[in-house]
Amino acid sequence: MTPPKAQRFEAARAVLAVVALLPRISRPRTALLAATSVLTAAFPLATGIATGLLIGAVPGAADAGPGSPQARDAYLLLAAGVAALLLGRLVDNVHRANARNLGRDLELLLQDRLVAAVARPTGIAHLEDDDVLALLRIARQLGTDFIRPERAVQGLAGIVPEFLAAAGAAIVLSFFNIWLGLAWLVAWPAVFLAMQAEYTRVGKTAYLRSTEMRETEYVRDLAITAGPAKEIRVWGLMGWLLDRYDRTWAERMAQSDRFQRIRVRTAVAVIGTLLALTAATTLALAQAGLAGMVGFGALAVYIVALQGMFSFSAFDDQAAFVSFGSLPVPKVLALDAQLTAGERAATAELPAEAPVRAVRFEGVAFAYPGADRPVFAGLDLDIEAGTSLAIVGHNGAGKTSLVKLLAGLYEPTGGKITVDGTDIAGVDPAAWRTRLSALFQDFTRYQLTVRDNIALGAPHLAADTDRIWKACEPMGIRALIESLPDGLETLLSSEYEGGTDLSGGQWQRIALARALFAVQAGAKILILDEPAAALDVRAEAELYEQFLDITAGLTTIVISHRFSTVRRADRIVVLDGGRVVEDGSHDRLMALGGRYAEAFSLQAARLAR
Ligand SMILES: Nc1ncnc2c1ncn2[C@@H]1O[C@H](COP(=O)(O)OP(=O)(O)OP(=O)(O)O)[C@@H](O)[C@H]1O
Repeated sequence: MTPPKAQRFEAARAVLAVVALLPRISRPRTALLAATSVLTAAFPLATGIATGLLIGAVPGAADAGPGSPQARDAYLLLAAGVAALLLGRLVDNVHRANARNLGRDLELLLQDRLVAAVARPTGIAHLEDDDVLALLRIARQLGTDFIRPERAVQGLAGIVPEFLAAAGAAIVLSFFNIWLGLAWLVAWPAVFLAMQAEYTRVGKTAYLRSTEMRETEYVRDLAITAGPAKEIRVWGLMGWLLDRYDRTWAERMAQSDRFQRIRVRTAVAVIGTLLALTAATTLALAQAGLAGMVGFGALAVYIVALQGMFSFSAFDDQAAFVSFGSLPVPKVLALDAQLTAGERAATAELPAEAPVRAVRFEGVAFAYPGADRPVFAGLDLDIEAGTSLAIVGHNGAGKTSLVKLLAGLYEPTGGKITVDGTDIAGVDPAAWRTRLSALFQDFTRYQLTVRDNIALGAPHLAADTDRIWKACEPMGIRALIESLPDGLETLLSSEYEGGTDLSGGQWQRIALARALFAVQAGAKILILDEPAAALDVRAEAELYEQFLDITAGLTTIVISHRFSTVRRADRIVVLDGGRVVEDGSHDRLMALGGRYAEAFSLQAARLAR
């Protein structure tokens, strides 16, 4: 467990991070909050002093009678006390409302920062990073009852004036006894820091142990989402899932509970200190009063000051949320900085028509982050522009990884990928991707309309219905779409009223139409990863006839385990162990009699049977 001192610094850094963000939201509102913090402390103190002095002045005024200077002074004190009381109430309301609004805007700012930070990297490696995912879980809960930086702002807005008021009261008391005043002045910050260290510890165990909770929530979500519902019911997994959810939840909560209590020794030290100081001050005041060493009025002021001391509460919800609500803030800011730092500025440009010569993998090495074995350790591959290339190889050979690298979703750990001689590492990824159209094995079934599902290949052309139909026709889905209740505007999800779902093959055709739509928008390289996996054999054959026409002149890369698809490509490469082991046309590879020929013959014989 982290030592208390480090926790204190962590909490202090977190609170400072919150304070530093406020002027970025609004300088005037932050300045107002600072001003009202002082005034919210000053007015009650002024009310207390005026009340004490009034108590002291009343006997003299009563003796001197109405109209006397003493009576006038007493009325003035009364007016000052009432004015301070009313102004205090007014300022307090403005102060609280301002703090609440600033707090809400802080949560909005943090949400925006997180989403922007996560969206900024052009690759996807960070979305498989445990630390980033743990933070994203916090981000999703920002603003819910659980994670409230807003309440840190409110807590600070409450605590600061209270502390100033208590410090003012301690200064007033120091006129009675300098040591007692000083003791109070030191005691409150000490109590506050001790309690904040406790709240920090509790806060960290409560919501910064995000990874474990992610697993638990994943099991819960399996039980309540539509995707896995079929398997879970068919295999009768519901009981198993719920048991596991209950068990892991209980384990995690028990773990948290152990740390989620304020430690007894802290509670004893805090309460003991405050009781001892209160007893000492009360006794000293009583003795001085009885001995006639302090006047009646002064005694009243000191007693009011002692009472005002307890307007500062270092151990309630408000105090707890100062650190509790601040803790995630530096983490969010650090993620923003961390993910931004990883980004490189573009140093090269590609002509609009690239590639016109070749895409080249030159000694490319790559390992997934955290993986102990590389997928590629020196891959060389030339892909001639304007030709079709098929990539085959056994499961896990690296086919999808190769196209993910080409799409810039991951960066090679060694070597380079060039387009007409330009290293794509230096090219703006967004600009590079406008040249690519890619359909991945696990393509996304967007719960959006048919039109959107196709137009997402080039969203700026979404309104161009003619082009959308043009992308649909080769896929043979025009009739299907026209038969849907709202045609192109039909929502493709049975989770919404009026929506509908499609078969696996129909979805694949929609996704292929999306890839073709991107080609129409100007993509020069078409990547298809298992494009026909969900199609029947005849549909696949028809599709490829169409495809060859449409994609003539494009640089096309197809990954497939179906050799009837593969054989149509201009060139075929066989990947194994992260290297190209066979390379050539279908006829050449068949003549070679190697792995390709063996696998092809096996599949052909099976189909023939
Ligand atoms: N996101 C990932 N994180 C870590 N390792 C991964 C990831 N994706 C793939 N791998 C690993 O990288 C290797 C290559 O995977 P890849 O998906 O490129 O294979 P593939 O040739 O496309 O296989 P398949 O034919 O089964 O689709 C495999 O060993 C796989 O376990």
